[in-house]
Amino acid sequence: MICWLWKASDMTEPLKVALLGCGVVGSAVARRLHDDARDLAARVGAPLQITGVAVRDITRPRPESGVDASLFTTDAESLVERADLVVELMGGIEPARSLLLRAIEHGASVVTANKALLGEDGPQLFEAADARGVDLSYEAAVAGAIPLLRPLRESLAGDSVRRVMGIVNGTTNFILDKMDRTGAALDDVLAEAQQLGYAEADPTADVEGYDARAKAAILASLAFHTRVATPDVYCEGIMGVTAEDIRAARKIGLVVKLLAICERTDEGVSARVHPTLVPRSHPLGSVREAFNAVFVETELAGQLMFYGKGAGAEPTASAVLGDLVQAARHRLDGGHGPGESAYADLPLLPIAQSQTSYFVRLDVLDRPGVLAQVANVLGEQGVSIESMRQGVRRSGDGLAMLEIVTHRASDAALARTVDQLRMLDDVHAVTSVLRVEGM
Ligand SMILES: NC(=O)C1=CN([C@@H]2O[C@H](COP(=O)(O)OP(=O)(O)OC[C@H]3O[C@@H](n4cnc5c(N)ncnc54)[C@H](OP(=O)(O)O)[C@@H]3O)[C@@H](O)[C@H]2O)C=CC1
Ligand SMILES: N[C@@H](CC=O)C(=O)O
Repeated sequence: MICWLWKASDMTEPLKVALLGCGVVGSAVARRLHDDARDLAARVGAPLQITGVAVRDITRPRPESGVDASLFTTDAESLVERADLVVELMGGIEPARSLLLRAIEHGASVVTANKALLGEDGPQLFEAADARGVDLSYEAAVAGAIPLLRPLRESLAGDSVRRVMGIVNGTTNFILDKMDRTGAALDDVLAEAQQLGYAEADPTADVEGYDARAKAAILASLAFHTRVATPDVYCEGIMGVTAEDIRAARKIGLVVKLLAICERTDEGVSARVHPTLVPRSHPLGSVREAFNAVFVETELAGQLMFYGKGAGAEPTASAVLGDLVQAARHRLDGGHGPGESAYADLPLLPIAQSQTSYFVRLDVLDRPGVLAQVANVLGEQGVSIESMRQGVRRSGDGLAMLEIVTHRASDAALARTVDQLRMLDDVHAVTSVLRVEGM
């Protein structure tokens, strides 16, 4: 039997919690607030009482949430004005932004999982929260259940983060991993991901990289104490990744992952999202199914790896509830967490300046001298070759496949190289250009 070191008489008045949204994540949060009320009250020092739940459709039964039907409302505005703590799990930009600003204005601390909103309007929200002296917490917005943002904000506050590189979208990792293991085409695996509920009916935000781009903006802002907004992040999704790319990568010990890469150099900061080849032996190379993993490199701590579930009702609820307990504790002790409105304004580097290795695959005429011609173009553009391999000659068409892995080169130099290669008579087609990291 558990003996708590507190008595009911020690407890202060309940803290009023307004829940905005009762969908996948919201209903899991509500269920825990209901089922674990006693434990959570002990951890906070006061009960957390749901005073209302804003949804679009109040007629829909939601027994899974454990919320009394009388608490559902469509009047989210009045709800946030009466709350001590507001948990926003509606998603989207509006009305989430206005409701959070209104909650802050009325002195409530707020918790959100809304990466789309933070990537677009984070600074406005942080400034409002700092000015009002309340918490704005968002651990669930990047990599779901994984405690990642708090370590970046607090544990590493005295260190200097140089690089954050990770798999922050579970749907695309599921798709790429399945393609890698089965050799299937992207379209077939995407259909399966939708059937399994990983990808939305409209999977655009996942497969086009937009979800990862918003997360990269949040990570870069936090890691480098600067402002990076979603449009500042270079973004390529996975729709162009072919079964042939994956097969060719596999042959040379590499695997394709959609990575968010945030870097700080002496010149400034960069953030990018794109399909990336990583060695299978790299910690990110072995991340399977819909899991997330983020690799952080700092000056003092060195390399750190964060791994776990990046989405789903209960994993995401874990991060939301952690923020809620923390904000509730601050509420009781009269303080608030570290503010985020005081940023450096570091220069944002364009993608053309980013440096990485590349994998380039070409169909070339299978005749003497073609390798030399190709190597010559790379040499002229200052792109150094790490390995060059001619694949098996294909039957009948007189073409051979040529696969090149370069040393690190700038995006601009690689783009010029590819343009030049396309102009060679003996190059039939450039069939693939993928960035390589972690070699
Ligand atoms: N699902 C996941 O695994 C993860 C989600 N997130 C983030 O968490 C947030 C919530 O996601 P999720 O639970 O999946 O979303 P859902 O679509 O499942 O739920 C959204 C909820 O918000 C309500 N809602 C939406 N718009 C309004 C509105 N204008 N007024 C009132 N209520 C509204 C909906 O009401 P109704 O039910 O009546 O339609 C629904 O209850 C998003 O920001 C998402 O990006 C973050 C990490 C992982
Ligand atoms: N669609 C996202 C959900 C969590 O943010 C993903 O697949 O990771």
